Amino acid sequence: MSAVPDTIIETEGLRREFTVGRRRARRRVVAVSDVDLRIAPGEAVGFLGPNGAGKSTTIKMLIGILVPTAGRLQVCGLDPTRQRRELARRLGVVFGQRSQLWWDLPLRDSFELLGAIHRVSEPEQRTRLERCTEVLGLDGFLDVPVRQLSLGQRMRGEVTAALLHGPQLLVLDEPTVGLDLVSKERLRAFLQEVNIVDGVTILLTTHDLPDVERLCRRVVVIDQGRVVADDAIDALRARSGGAREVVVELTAPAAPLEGLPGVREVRVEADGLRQRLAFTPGDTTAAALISAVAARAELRDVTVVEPSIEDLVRRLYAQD
Ligand SMILES: Nc1ncnc2c1ncn2[C@@H]1O[C@H](COP(=O)(O)OP(=O)(O)OP(=O)(O)O)[C@@H](O)[C@H]1O
Repeated sequence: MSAVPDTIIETEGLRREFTVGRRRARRRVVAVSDVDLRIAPGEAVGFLGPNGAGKSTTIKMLIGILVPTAGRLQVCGLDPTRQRRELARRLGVVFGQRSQLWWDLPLRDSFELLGAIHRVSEPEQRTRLERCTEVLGLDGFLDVPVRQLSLGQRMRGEVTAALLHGPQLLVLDEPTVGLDLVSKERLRAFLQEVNIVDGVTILLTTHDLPDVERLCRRVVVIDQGRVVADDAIDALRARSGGAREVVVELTAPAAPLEGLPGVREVRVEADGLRQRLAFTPGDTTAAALISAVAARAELRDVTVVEPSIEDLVRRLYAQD
């Protein structure tokens, strides 16, 4: 394997514009603007944003299939536009609708072709394929032509194809789309192993935020082409208000439990039998809140809920 550089992804002032419309209606659209990113070897980073935010455009520049309008970038120590072929040896990509598999060939043959293209040694290829086959459960469909595979089967094939040559960086766009819950969990666990045990850097774009919670400690959020947040998930939670909720189930319906110290919002459900009390850690604690509720109503059950990163990201989009 080639030497691992200090920074796997480094961009400075990255920008991409497109020209849209015809003749007099022609105008420039700025898809990505001023993106500065530094991702170190071994990191797993979630790259999130609403539709049209500029995620795919950024990824296309990172993997060398789109030339930036301005800015500087290096991926795995290489210039993606000028050294695209060298980069392909260090990079694994699972990118939405684009397949790297041969539609009419059985999955196994696609893997063989990819191994030959990347000049992977036979034993290495065998070891990696065996591991993926076992962990991702490819056994039942290795000899089926790709066009006959379900989306979930194909995605597992795509992930295998992206890993066969032992990349330094794995770029994943919606890798768990079309998978049932069990396969999703299996793939997440596998990707986590690839990241932690093998040290492969992961850049993950997904609308499935549990993927991010499971795999990434850091999240970069992009909106309207600009990075609006780049931080550890925990820090983002704290920064965005970080409201936690104590959810109380009562033995009898009660009026909204307003006026408890430190509570920002009370939401009543099930006719007052369940109430959700949002608070900011620092203002009060879950324990103090539970005692205060217990003094006013009889409790049947209590849970403390962390904000999901879904809420968190939604709030970030709303802020900027
Ligand atoms: N080839 C293109 N020609 C013109 N405009 C484009 C082109 N590709 C992207 N855009 C525009 O650039 C902006 C960013 O698009 P991009 O596909 O990067 O967003 P995205 O974050 O990947 O969205 P999604 O989550 O929907 O895939 C959008 O306004 C889009 O319309």
